[in-house]
Amino acid sequence: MPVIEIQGLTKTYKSGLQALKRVDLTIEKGEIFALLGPNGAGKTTLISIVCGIVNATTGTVVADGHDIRKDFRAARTKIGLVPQELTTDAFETILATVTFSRGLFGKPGNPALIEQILKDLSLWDKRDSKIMTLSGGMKRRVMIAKALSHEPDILFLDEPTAGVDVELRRDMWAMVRKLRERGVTIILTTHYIEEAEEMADRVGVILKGELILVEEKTALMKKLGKKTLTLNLIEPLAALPAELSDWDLTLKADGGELEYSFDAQADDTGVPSLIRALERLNIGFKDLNTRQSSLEDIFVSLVHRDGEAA
Ligand SMILES: Nc1ncnc2c1ncn2[C@@H]1O[C@H](COP(=O)(O)OP(=O)(O)OP(=O)(O)O)[C@@H](O)[C@H]1O
Repeated sequence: MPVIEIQGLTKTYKSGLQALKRVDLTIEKGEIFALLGPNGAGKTTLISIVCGIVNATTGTVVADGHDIRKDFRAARTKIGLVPQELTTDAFETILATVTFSRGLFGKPGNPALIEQILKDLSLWDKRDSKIMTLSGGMKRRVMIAKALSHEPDILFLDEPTAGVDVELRRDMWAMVRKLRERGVTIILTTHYIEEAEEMADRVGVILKGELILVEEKTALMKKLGKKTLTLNLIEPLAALPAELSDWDLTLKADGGELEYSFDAQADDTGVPSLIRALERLNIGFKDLNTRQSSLEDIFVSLVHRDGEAA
């Protein structure tokens, strides 16, 4: 059952910048959806429209059956938002702030629920601390507690783990899973492929205001499972030897580096045979490393493929 239906959404800011070109997206109830994209792709704009913080230029959004424009309050009550920016009242205590947040949505007080949320986020012991005395990671936990205080059915997390430590990241992922078990739909934005890989059922890739791809995570990871092997050669090569034409190789750094792009998911990655071939050809290397294709690489290849298809 769809819980969010976005149709023909566009956003042009007053500056003339077109942040969203035309977004159509349906989110199913209970799924974890990761929106991937580089800085400035339009992720925050999209989330802000759904949460009623930014007005769309054209298009409609229906959240849990409520049009976010015509029926804003009803729609917004269903939604929890953890924004990127840590904006919250510095002089209040954690407990007061989170309790107040619930009240904002017209929900009756529920101290037991607030206690549980604070405990889940390891904030209970600090409940009487003023927000301004907290570390960045703790403040982020408070933002999450606030977003959960009115028991939303849909939770938006905007870059939840940007700049947080390992412990908070782990807690956050555990919390997301727990919420999902309760039937909460979760939409998170991220730069990190690992995060999408760990959490998401489905992934959308947004690039320059366009949702260029929406896919089941497992299918996407297969496609994106590329790695790059870099070999630092002892002697630079002027050109690639014909004997190495079976591998997808590129010479970099004036012939001093050999790069091999391969499918990390394949049974035969071609790495061992390449090393053997180099040995046969007497091409020595001092060092080597492999890295996962970055999101940037992946976007480039996706856009490239898009261009070819068109
Ligand atoms: N209020 C605004 N007025 C004008 N332009 C804006 C405004 N807010 C965002 N933009 C621009 O819209 C584009 C999309 O921004 P947005 O914040 O949605 O991207 P993002 O994908 O969330 O990136 P990030 O991860 O950096 O937050 C950017 O070019 C940004 O500069």
